[in-house]
Amino acid sequence: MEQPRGTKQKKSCQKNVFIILGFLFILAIITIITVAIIQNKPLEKNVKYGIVLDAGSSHTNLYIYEWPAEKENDTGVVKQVDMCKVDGPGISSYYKEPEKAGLSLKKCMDEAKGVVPENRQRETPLYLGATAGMRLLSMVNPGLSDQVLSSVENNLELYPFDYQGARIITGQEEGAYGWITINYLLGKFVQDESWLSFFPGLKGSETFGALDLGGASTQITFVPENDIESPDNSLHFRLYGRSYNVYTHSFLCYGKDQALQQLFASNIKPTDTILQDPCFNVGYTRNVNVTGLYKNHCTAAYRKSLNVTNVQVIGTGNHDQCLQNVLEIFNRSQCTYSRCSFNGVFQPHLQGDFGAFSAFFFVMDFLKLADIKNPKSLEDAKETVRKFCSRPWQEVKVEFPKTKEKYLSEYCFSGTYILSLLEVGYGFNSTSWDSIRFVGKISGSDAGWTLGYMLNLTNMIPAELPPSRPLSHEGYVALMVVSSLVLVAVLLIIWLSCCKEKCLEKGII
Ligand SMILES: O=P(O)(O)OP(=O)(O)OP(=O)(O)OC[C@H]1O[C@@H](n2cnc3c(O)ncnc32)[C@H](O)[C@@H]1O
Ligand SMILES: [Ca+2]
Repeated sequence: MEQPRGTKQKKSCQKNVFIILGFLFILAIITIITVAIIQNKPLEKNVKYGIVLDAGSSHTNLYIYEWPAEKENDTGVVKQVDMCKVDGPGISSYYKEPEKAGLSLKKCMDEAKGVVPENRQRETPLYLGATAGMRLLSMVNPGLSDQVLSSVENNLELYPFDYQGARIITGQEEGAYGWITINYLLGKFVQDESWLSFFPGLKGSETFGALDLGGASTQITFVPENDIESPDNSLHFRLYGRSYNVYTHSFLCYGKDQALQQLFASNIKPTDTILQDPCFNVGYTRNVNVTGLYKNHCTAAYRKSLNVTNVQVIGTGNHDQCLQNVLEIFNRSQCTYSRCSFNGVFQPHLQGDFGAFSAFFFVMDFLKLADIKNPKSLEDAKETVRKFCSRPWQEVKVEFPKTKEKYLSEYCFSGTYILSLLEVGYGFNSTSWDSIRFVGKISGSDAGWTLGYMLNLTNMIPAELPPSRPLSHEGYVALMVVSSLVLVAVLLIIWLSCCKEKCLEKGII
């Protein structure tokens, strides 16, 4: 029996509704499943690595850094993941057997192979930067310094990393990269400071100055308020959209080992086999080979003809006399600029806060003067050093049995030298002393020039602020899903209301 026309139409309309509803339902399910699969797919960790060897005058350290590849140009994303101390002395000490300089790096380079995943090793840049020890060697004997660098190069090329070269960095670079490192780690470079332009008197958060004390040289770097009178001390950076005029100076021969060599060289008498030294604790003795001492570039000014080859240094533990001796190596009598630090070197007025690292930190930390939560005044610091100098060597040795004898025996000298360098050399006083923070690590990374060096050579610090994306990846996905669902719902509602009207018109419902 034939069905009435209205019933037929009603059935076909219902069928269409079901087909379209079913289609939309399947589409929605497919969309949700696809998004869920994409979203929950385990993300491949795209991490990049970089290796820098810091070939210092006293020893070499290897640093491994890592960062997420997609955030390469963001600030504060590079982290130190490993540090390896190379056994033995700095590479410049191998000048008599240059081939051993390269071999000395083996243990740490093997360690690096274990830290950087195999599939990342080929793309991991590897740099070696040598500092003041090699600077001194290249001044005295450039041939030997080239041999040492070749030996290092031959060994580094054996590894599966992307070797980028071994070179002696300048004192200016050392200061600049140390400054970049600490300000990068302190997050000083990226701030949206556009609102500050509405308040001309207000300044953005200022950068920290950097104070680095090595074995053979020391660097001071900061952004001064006034002009930099000497071009040699002036650097200009444009980082993340801001310009920086930076003052820097590296004093070769004023690292703590070379400063001590200067003292020995100046105080040893041509005929005496004994040197009574106030910068060592009473009861401490050490032999110094004076023939080697005067071959050094840093002691050239004190060269004298000697009748002895060895001198025995005997500690007298007298802080005041030690201080007097130390002050003699800072020449403050001549200056051709409006102001100088010492040795005729221009230095603008100190400005802002400073991070003091390397031996500044090692020594002040040992003397318990580096605790940021319990800062000590300059007067307290002087008193602490004075007390340490007056202690007998035997007593000190018993109290610190695990501390390396070389370091322990030199804390009286080192403390006195550091306070003199900061106060008399650079001009810190009781007030500005409070602006110095003695730091070893910042957010897990060592303070030093290596991180800044790598950031610069891998172009990881852009001159201008990278254009920021309006939405994060997660936000983008969420927005797409919600919009799709809304679109489906709207289409459904429109279609249903259309259908309802037509069906009503035709008397189907
Ligand atoms: O920058 P250059 O001048 O090339 O030297 P370096 O890189 O080898 O110098 P470091 O900062 O590693 O060390 C600076 C000095 O501090 C000494 N030193 C290292 N660790 C120390 C510690 O725990 N206590 C005292 N002194 C330490 C080291 O022997 C150096 O004389
Ligand atoms: Ca150093």
